Amino acid sequence: MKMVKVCSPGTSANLGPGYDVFGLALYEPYDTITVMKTDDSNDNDNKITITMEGEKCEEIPTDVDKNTAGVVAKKMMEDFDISDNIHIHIEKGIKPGSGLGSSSASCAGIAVAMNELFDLKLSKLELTQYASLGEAVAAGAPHADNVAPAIFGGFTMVVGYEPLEILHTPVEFEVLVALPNIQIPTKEARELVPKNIPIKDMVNNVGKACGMVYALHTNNIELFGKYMMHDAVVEPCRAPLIEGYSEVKEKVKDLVYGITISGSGPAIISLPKKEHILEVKKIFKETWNCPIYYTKVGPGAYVLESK
Ligand SMILES: Nc1ncnc2c1ncn2[C@@H]1O[C@H](COP(=O)(O)OP(=O)(O)OP(=O)(O)O)[C@@H](O)[C@H]1O
Ligand SMILES: N[C@@H](CCO)C(=O)O
Repeated sequence: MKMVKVCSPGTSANLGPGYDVFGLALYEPYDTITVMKTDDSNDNDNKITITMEGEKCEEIPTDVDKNTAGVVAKKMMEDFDISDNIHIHIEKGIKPGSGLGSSSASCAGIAVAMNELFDLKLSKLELTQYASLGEAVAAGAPHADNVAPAIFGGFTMVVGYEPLEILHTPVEFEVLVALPNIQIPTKEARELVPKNIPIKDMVNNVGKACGMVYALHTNNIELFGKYMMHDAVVEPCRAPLIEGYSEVKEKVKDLVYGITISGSGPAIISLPKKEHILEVKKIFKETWNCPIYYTKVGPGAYVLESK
């Protein structure tokens, strides 16, 4: 096999009280990652070369050690003693710094592509481990709550980091995502999160997170959305970064099942009530005049083509 092309989904992490734990794979937006074996060793003798196109790709480094896909590919080649030269082409469909897992879509996509191209037979957990290494480059920490849903699809919970433990639930529901034209690098957003929190806030978040998992397993989207809106720890620190968010959350609280900041923002994810979708879209548009995705929970990264 010489070439593999992979579709890798955008993801929404945290989902309110699930900071660094909960994640959801979205049907769109997505990145497309193509990896091919190249015969000639390039002039700078790099075994890996990267090209990019699409959403703000000019802002993304193509240096192997600075691009999340390059970091993951390099580690996999070292671990499996792969001597081929490869070229990675990334079509960015997910805006970097969006809160929709742009960096992690590249991490997950390359891990799946390398697994296929070199027939490594890695499990989804092993692929998530490799993909999380790329997140360390983008966000300063190997948080796995975006790469886990980008690999597993559906709803995922990172229940342990040492060792990595992922629980996965296939879920199907619609989401309405607004993408305000603000850039919030995850690294900066993570610095706002308090290092110590009152025990009452921990009790609140654990309780609401448990309620969300119970709601998913009893197919109760209303309950899931209700608890999603009660994060006492992270959202209060980050809401001020997204002008208009607190006002919008108040305005739409009875028009959606739930609404919260997606990942480190600025994207906002909501669970729409069909009868109010147009009203909510109008409020998003009037507030942010930005792209809006009316989409649904989707699968993890998958192979589009291999030859
Ligand atoms: N292949 C890549 N795709 C996207 N971003 C990349 C990639 N490689 C490196 N980066 C860097 O990662 C940063 C984007 O990651 P960041 O985590 O800040 O945003 P995000 O992944 O879109 O949002 P979030 O993680 O909050 O969902 C940018 O600084 C970008 O330059
Ligand atoms: N849990 C991470 C997700 C980033 O998308 C954070 O909020 O920093």
